[in-house]
Amino acid sequence: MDEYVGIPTSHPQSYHSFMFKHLFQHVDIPPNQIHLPSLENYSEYDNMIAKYGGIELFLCGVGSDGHIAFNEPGSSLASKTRVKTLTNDTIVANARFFDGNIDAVPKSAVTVGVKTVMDAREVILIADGRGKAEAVRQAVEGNISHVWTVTALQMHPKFIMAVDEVATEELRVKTVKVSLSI
Ligand SMILES: N[C@@H]1[C@@H](O)[C@H](O)[C@@H](COP(=O)(O)O)O[C@@H]1O
Repeated sequence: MDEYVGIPTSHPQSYHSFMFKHLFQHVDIPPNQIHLPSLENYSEYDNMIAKYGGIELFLCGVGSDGHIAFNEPGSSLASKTRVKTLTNDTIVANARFFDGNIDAVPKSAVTVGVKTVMDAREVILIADGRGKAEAVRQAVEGNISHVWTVTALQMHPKFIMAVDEVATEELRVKTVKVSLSI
């Protein structure tokens, strides 16, 4: 869904490397059928998606500030694939992947747009940990806003969130757990 600008795709912390390490090397996929966004292809990326019949499933995470892919706060909800400048919060959060060195974290990234995500037939979002609790609250209970780009998914016809217990801690509306004994 996204890739840093300013580090080679072969860098161990690139999203290309992540996808190869955690998915592509484990499945039987011909290399010419892998299409990750990059500086070389981003202006054609949405056309390419349309040409191949659209995205079936986006499986994504969420930033603690509610960004999906690298659609940082303030990204247009109508956005398509493009280059985005990263926010300070994201750079600080991702420094953990660069030995804690904030200066080593790329300052911009190629990312699919919010509209690119919304156009997928299905979206599954995974949020775990206390650090995602406010983003989960905004995703479920917040007003739809470009400030929390995850809120756009409230309008998606087939959107599932998978969260752990602590990531739900900021939800205002709680359901009561009941156990039935017959
Ligand atoms: N660009 C990525 C996002 O696509 C991802 O959703 C987010 C959260 O990742 P994690 O679930 O590992 O915290 O991190 C980065 O900012």
